[in-house]
Amino acid sequence: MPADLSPIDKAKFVAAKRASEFVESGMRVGLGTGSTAAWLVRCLGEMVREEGLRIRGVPTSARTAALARDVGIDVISLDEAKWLDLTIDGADEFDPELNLIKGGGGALLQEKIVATASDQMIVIADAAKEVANLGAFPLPVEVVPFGWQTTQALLSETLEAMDVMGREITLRMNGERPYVTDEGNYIVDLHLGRIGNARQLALILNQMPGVVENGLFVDICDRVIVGHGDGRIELRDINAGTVTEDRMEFVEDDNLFRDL
Ligand SMILES: O=C[C@H](O)[C@H](O)[C@H](O)COP(=O)(O)O
Repeated sequence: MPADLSPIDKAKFVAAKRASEFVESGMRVGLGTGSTAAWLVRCLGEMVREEGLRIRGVPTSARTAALARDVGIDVISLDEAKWLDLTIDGADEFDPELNLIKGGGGALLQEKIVATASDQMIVIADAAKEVANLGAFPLPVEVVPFGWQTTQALLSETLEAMDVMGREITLRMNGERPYVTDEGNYIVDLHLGRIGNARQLALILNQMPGVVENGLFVDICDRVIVGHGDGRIELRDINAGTVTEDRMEFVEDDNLFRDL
């Protein structure tokens, strides 16, 4: 590993590298989106090229699809795969029950569809993503562009009725224009501060006509692999309820970075 990699990237790398050990030949694997998931895709690409790993990957965004193809992974659609053995993805926050906030990178809709269609979901994260309560990270909600301001007003009224503390809602922008997702929708970010009941909020949000999906992943993630900048790794397993710690040594590996 290059010495100039920042601690945060080392943390993301070791989590991704550890997660790649759960991938076996013959698997159909959901490939997440974001800077942490990109490390995973690179690790898997190296295993495909150097170790003969045979997998088919279902990407959760156009940018992950492009990276996966670049590193040599056989990319198929979710409908071709139909069902996945495993999805590995990043997260913006995870709580002690392994519930998540996702969508900081705008890919929450495809990510949730893919993760839900998987036997298992593993989240890879640096330690900063761990929280006691979800909500400090603004909750992304994907909305259809038609009538988005009306949907935003409805969201605002609903949060008020629920007595949610933070109620600021912002439209995600890409420069001067609204950010547009891979599915052609907009994203509004809910600045809530603290989410008391994630399951209830997720259900209420998805009942609104203009809402396509929200970034709360409740009871979807099975395991979180937390990476640290010094190479330590923690495994949080929702079934076993255990925390295992081990350590990954940094090694120089030019092949891994060949495609960056
Ligand atoms: O939409 C993006 C995804 O939910 C990402 O997995 C999430 O935002 C975490 O991204 P990163 O690994 O870059 O922090």
